[in-house]
Formats: sequence, structure tokens, C-alpha cells
Amino acid sequence: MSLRRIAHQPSPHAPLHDVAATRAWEARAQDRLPPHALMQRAGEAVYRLGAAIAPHARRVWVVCGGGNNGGDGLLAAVRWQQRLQPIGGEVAVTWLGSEDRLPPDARHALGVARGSGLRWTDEPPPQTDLAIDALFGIGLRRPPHGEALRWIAHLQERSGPVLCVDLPSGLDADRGEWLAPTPLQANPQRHTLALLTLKPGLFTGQGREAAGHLWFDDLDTSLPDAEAPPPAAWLHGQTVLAEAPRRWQHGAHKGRHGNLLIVGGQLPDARQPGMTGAAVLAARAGLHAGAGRVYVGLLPGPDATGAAWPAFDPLQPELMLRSATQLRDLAREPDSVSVCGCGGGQALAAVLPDLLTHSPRLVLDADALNAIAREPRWQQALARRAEAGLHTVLTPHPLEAARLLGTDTMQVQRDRLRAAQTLADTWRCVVVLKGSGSITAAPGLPPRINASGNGLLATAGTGDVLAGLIGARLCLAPTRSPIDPAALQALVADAVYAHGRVADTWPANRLTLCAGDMPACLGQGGSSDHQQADLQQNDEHQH
Ligand SMILES: NC(=O)C1=CN([C@@H]2O[C@H](COP(=O)(O)OP(=O)(O)OC[C@H]3O[C@@H](n4cnc5c(N)ncnc54)[C@H](O)[C@@H]3O)[C@@H](O)[C@H]2O)[C@@H](O)CC1
Ligand SMILES: Nc1ncnc2c1ncn2[C@@H]1O[C@H](COP(=O)(O)OP(=O)(O)O)[C@@H](O)[C@H]1O
Repeated sequence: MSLRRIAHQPSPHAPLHDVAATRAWEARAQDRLPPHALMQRAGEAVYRLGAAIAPHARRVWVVCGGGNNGGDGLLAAVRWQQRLQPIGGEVAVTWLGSEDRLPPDARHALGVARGSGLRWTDEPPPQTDLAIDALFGIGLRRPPHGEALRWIAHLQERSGPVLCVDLPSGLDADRGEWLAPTPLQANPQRHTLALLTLKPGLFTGQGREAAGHLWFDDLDTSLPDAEAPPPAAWLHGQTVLAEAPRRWQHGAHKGRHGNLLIVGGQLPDARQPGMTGAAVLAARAGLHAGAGRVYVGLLPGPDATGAAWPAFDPLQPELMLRSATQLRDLAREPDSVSVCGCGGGQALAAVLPDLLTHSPRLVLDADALNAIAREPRWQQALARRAEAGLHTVLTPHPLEAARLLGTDTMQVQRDRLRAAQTLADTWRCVVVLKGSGSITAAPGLPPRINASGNGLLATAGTGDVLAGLIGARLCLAPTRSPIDPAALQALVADAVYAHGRVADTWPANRLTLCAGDMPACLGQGGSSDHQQADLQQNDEHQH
């Protein structure tokens, strides 16, 4: 069997199969194998990984549900029993099934388990070295309650090693929604062994937190491409678009690498505080990510008389600070990319219509998205962009996505893949729905779920950095011919991946990440260990 650790980064691209595709996969695999062989393999795989996680375990507790997930758990329990009985250890099994509704493989597993001397219990043993969660896998279809919920809560509260079979019980396999009414608890010793296929829900929404360390075993069921059910989504685990290092481009000049225009950053005035920092963050990110020339098109506050216009960015004097209206003509040039919205405030109304109509490549973030959600005329202008051959990327966080969809954040988070795809199909543009397991969707293509990133990114300004980075990547794409939708999706997903890598490779001795420190870590393909080492060194000098 081929056990594989799915590190969230860096990992290869992987197809993700939803419940329907997994069931089709399982049916094809079952056709080729003797009865019960697949579950036998699953039980063995669970046992082996458990033994690797907790090699010295002597007290193992296995919680099994009434479906095939529980069957896998029962067969794993039998293998543990064979290991522990001779050395005085113990395996306790809690089984929640009902005999008259057992699927055939699980029925067979129950028969094997009953004949093997396991201890059956309705209470969790007081002390265990390893718990195996085999309550629900892909069969979970509604929020658990009653006895099952009690065990899920118990498994969540445990602090020792827990191994979840196929999926953590309580997680929706397709959507990554935690269905149990009891909260998810952090446990650094939680592992999940995905069987047969990787499911999308393991990688987005609450999936990554619920799953912990993720492992995968296809149980030797690989199918020829022509027979494999199509994936519902892809895990975007590494950079796909290799770029030639700049140093080999001897004929290069700054004009080759596009103009990046960051339009936003409303200035403070007598009535309102400013949001200039957001635009500056995006611009710095764009500069470090390789855009040729970076302009910041600032917007006046509502009471323009009091505005204080900064002359330049003292930390990044390469940035060219202008008023947004001064950049109007430049924004229309074929090699210009505009990123609009970072800290834009109400003043965006003055520049957004022109950008929507004329910018050849446009990234819309934050306030630009909120403005479009409010104004039907701008929605129409956005819809016309695709027809006109203009490229657009939307980068909403869940609340911004909810405003665009006319719903609420909870609905978006319940089905992030669907929310992102609906936006992409509606506006015919690439959409990045941000958050844990950011989704990059494009019209008519399977979405890509980002494999990188972590909770360090949950701090103000990291989204502005992402918008600037995407803008820079668009600047570097050839301008002569239109970018085809799949290539645009990959380009944007690469940028999202690089952004998350900065957080994943953040020095371990730095407990927090500041958005302002991110731009310097953005090279081609993400932060390099070299840059991270510099950061670490700077820290050491300062202390
Ligand atoms: N058939 C086989 O040989 C194999 C099966 N596999 C395992 O089988 C799993 C799928 O098995 P099943 O389709 O039986 O599904 P599950 O075992 O995940 O769960 C289905 C059972 O749970 C019940 N149920 C669903 N939601 C509930 C709720 N909220 N409260 C209470 N009961 C609820 C269902 O009525 C059904 O009895 C996979 O996740 C995987 O672990 C794989 O290991 C591959 C091998
Ligand atoms: N828990 C998390 N795990 C992974 N990525 C996260 C998490 N929280 C936030 N992020 C990422 O951080 C960025 C935050 O963007 P956004 O919400 O727009 O913030 P801001 O507007 O303050 O810049 C996004 O790229 C998002 O995907």
C-alpha cells in the first residue's frame, strides 16, 4: 500500500474527489477485488499509521459508527488486538451501529471483530495512548446528535494522539463544514488518514483544522486516467508556472515588466481617518513580486481640503505616489495592471467606472468589491469586461463574497467552493475566495484549493499584500495575446500559493506575522529560505 503524508506545503497538485466521485471510485475498485478486500486494506492502513503515530501505545480505544467507516475501525482494532494482547495491552471498542442496517463489508468486519477477543465498552477507557475515530466518513450527511455527538465531543476534547479514519467525524467531506454543534478543538496530535481519494472538504473552511496532520492511502486502487472519476477540485500545492530567473534575461529593462497601478488608499482629512496604508502595502508587495514600475493612485477623503498628500514612501521610495485621477490614461495601457480597492473607501466612486470599462487587467479587492455589490450599474460594467476580452480577478474575503452574492458570511462559509464558483461563473472572471484553504475559481473549470497558508495570516493587511502580489504576477504575464482562462486561474492560484508560503516558512521564533514584513519575502515563487533567514537575522540584531 502506498501511504503518503499530505503536508500542506510544499506538496504536489492533487485531484480532490467529492463523495459522489469517491463512491464511483470505490465501486470500480470493489469490482476488481475479492469481497471485503478493500475494507481489509483500509483496516490495515489505519492500523499501520496508528502504530507509526503511537508506536508505544498499549491502550487503544476505537470508536466505530454503523457504516463502512466503522468497519474500517473494527478491522484496525483487530490488528491492534493481535499486537497488544501478547504484551498485556488492551484494545477497547465502542460500537454505535445497529445490526439490521449494516452494509455488507461492515457486517463482515463486525463478525471478525466479535471473534477476536476485543473489549467492548460504552464508556471511554480512563486512560488511552491512542484513540481511533471511525464514527463517520463520507456517509455523514446531517449534523450528528445524541450518542454520536457525545463521542465526537469527547474525541475533540482529547489532548493525546487521535487518528481519524478517512475524515474527522463531524466534517462534511465535500464542503469542509464542521457539522457538529460542539466546537472543534485544536489538537496538535490529531491525524487523519484519507482513504481511496482526497476529499475537498479536508482542505478548505474548517477542514484543515479538523483534520490535523493529513495522510493519504489510495489502498492500491489507482485507476487509469480514462476510468478515474473527474475531480471536483484540485489541491494547488506548488508553483506551476515556472519563470526564467530575471538574471538570465540580459535584454531586460523595466518597461518589460509592466506597470502596476494600485488605486485606493483614501487619504485622511478633517472628517475621516485615512486608509493609505492598505494601498502602500499592496504596492510594496507588487514591487517585491517583480512588477516593472509601481504607482500608487491615492484618493482624496470626502473633505479634500484637509488632505495631506505624502510625497513618497520613505521605506520604499521606488513607489510612485500620484493621485488616482492622474493615473487614468496609464491605466488604459495594454501593459498596465490595476489593483483597485485596497483602502479605497467611498472615494472609489470617482475612478471605478473608468477602470471597469478600460483597464485591460484588473484586480478588484475590498472596497471595490463592496462598491460593486451596492451598485447595479457597476455590476453590469463588470459583466461586460469578459465580453470585451478584459481580464478580471476578484479577491473577496467571505464577507465581501457574501455581499456580492446577496447572502451572509455563514452561507458562504458553508459551501466555499460553490460560493467561489458562483461568483466566477456570474462575472466570468477569476475569483479568489480567501480564508483557510483559499479557493481560486474560474468559469467552467474545477476550482483550485490552496494548500499553503496558516493562521498567521489572520492579521490586518495580508489581503492587501495578496492583491498587490496578484497584480504583479499579471504584470509579468505576456500582454500581446489574451491569457486563456485556465492559465489565468493557474497564475492567480500560484500567487495565492506563494502568499501562503510566506506564512508557512515564517521563522519559528517569530510568533506573529505583520503584513508589512511580507512584501520583502515575495520573490518569484514565494519566500525563499534565504529571505526568511535574513528576517531571522534582523530579529537577532534587534534583540
Ligand atoms: N466499503 C469498503 O470496503 C470501504 C469503505 N471505506 C470507508 O467507508 C466509509 C463510507 O462508509 P458509509 O457509506 O457506510 O458511510 P459512513 O460509515 O461514513 O456513515 C454512514 C452511516 O452513518 C449514518 N449517519 C449518517 N449521518 C448520521 C448522523 N448525522 N447521525 C447518525 N448517523 C448518521 C448513516 O445512516 C450510516 O449508517 C468511508 O468514509 C471509508 O471510511 C473505505 O475505507 C474504503 C473501503
Ligand atoms: N486562518 C487562516 N488560514 C489561512 N489563511 C488565512 C487565515 N486567515 C486569513 N488568511 C489569509 O489572509 C489574508 C487576509 O485577507 P483579508 O481578509 O482581505 O485581510 P485584510 O483586508 O486585512 O488585508 C487572505 O489571503 C486570507 O486567505
